Amino acid sequence: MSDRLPHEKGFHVSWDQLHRDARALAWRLDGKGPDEGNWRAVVGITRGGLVPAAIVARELDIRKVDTISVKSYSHQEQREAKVIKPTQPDIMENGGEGVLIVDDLVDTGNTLKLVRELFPKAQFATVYAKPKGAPLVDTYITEVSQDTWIFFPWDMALQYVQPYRGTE
Ligand SMILES: O=P(O)(O)OC[C@H]1O[C@H](OP(=O)(O)OP(=O)(O)O)[C@H](O)[C@@H]1O
Ligand SMILES: O=c1[nH]c(=O)c2nc[nH]c2[nH]1
Ligand SMILES: [Mg+2]
Repeated sequence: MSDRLPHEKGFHVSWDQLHRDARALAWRLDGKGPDEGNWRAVVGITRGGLVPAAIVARELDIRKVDTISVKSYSHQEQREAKVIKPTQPDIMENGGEGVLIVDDLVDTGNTLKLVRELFPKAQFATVYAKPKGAPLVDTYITEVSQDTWIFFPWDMALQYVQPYRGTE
């Protein structure tokens, strides 16, 4: 990893905020599936999509939940996106028609580009989006600028911060 972080800003998301935003995503998707408003399955893109996928599946009462494992970043360094583990074969039937694919965010769009090739007819949803990748998502909740790094609750810990006016 380089010692200079490539992102100017940080957007720090708490568990509570993520829960609210993932619920807002579910609310936006509610009733929009092709089978009387329903989807036949939810697929979370691991690892970041696991928590939002679980929340969306709970809210929309979707019991069939699968995963596809894609790795494209090592810390903040981007690598080539690779599928490490595919879904069950039946999820891929009919180009993924009726399947809702969920990730935590889209950044450059490389991950979704790869997954879209495998599931051309699925619906793609992320909680957060950056402008470069946003056109690859059908539904998202919050957009942040391209030079912002999103920090998720599973990557953070509570810690003491100095007051703005220090005591001497
Ligand atoms: O739009 P892109 O530029 O492809 O970036 C977005 C992807 O990068 C992160 O995953 P990562 O590969 O870091 O793996 P992880 O989910 O296991 O943390 C994030 O969870 C998205 O899946
Ligand atoms: O935790 C993360 N935050 C981000 O902003 C990001 N972009 C790609 N991959 C990412 N992972
Ligand atoms: Mg990911």
